[in-house]
Amino acid sequence: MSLIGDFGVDPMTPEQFDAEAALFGPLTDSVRTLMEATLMSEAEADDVARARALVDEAAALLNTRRGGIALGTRWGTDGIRRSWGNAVMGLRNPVAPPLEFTHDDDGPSWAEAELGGLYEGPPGLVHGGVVALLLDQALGSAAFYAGSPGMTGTLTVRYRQGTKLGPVRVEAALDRVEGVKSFVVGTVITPDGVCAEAEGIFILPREVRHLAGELAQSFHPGEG
Ligand SMILES: CCCCCCCCCCCCCCCC(=O)SCCNC(=O)CCNC(=O)[C@H](O)C(C)(C)COP(=O)(O)OP(=O)(O)OC[C@H]1O[C@@H](n2cnc3c(N)ncnc32)[C@H](O)[C@@H]1OP(=O)(O)O
Repeated sequence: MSLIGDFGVDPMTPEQFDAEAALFGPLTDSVRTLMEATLMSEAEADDVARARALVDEAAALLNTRRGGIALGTRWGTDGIRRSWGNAVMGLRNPVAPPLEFTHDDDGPSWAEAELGGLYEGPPGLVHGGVVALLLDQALGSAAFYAGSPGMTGTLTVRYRQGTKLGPVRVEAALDRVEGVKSFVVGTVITPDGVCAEAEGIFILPREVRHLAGELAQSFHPGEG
């Protein structure tokens, strides 16, 4: 059985993905800019009302044709998995900072992002849940890169100091594999030093364990 078949949709060609990325990637960037502007605007009331009408019009346009409730993971004819809805790195998800991971054989997987006010928790600091979100993805991605992908079973985060809004680096590496469990460690670092440390246990659910090899081969940096 193929994972592609399991999803019940035809795989897309790389050309189709490229065309979609060219169309929707810039839209995602624009919406991200809009979200930031919505948060920080001090515009006059009339301008805010006009902006709202324009946003409503844009949403109505985009909703003239749409899919279900989420984008999901889609498969390419090249065997690569695209997770463009992913909340941390999804190409079509404006909520994603977005993070793009680099995977080196001789070091941890890492990504850098500029986290602005959209991710605030305590004043001037990144929300603790967002810190955990980034770590979850970084650790999961490192497990995937190491060839032992899985869902997060347990994620333990130790917050050592507040993570200031601004430049943030996330790193993760596979520590060890015990049976079906991958133990992964990671950190969130800012110019102030290490702000949070995490250990995660990633487990491929029993029902898809026989597809582990195929799933591992579907990995591509930057695709989630
Ligand atoms: C086709 C789709 C698949 C795609 C898969 C790859 C996705 C690739 C994404 C890339 C990067 C994503 C990064 C974000 C990742 C998320 O956000 S995932 C979303 C959050 N996590 C979830 O929703 C997981 C929900 N829980 C589950 O699905 C299942 O309970 C689990 C955790 C996968 C366990 O699966 P299971 O088949 O019930 O495992 P089971 O055979 O009972 O136990 C196996 C072993 O694990 C241990 N174990 C079970 N549960 C836990 C636990 N929670 N903690 C620690 N150990 C546990 C057992 O004790 C056992 O240990 P041993 O006896 O072997 O020593």
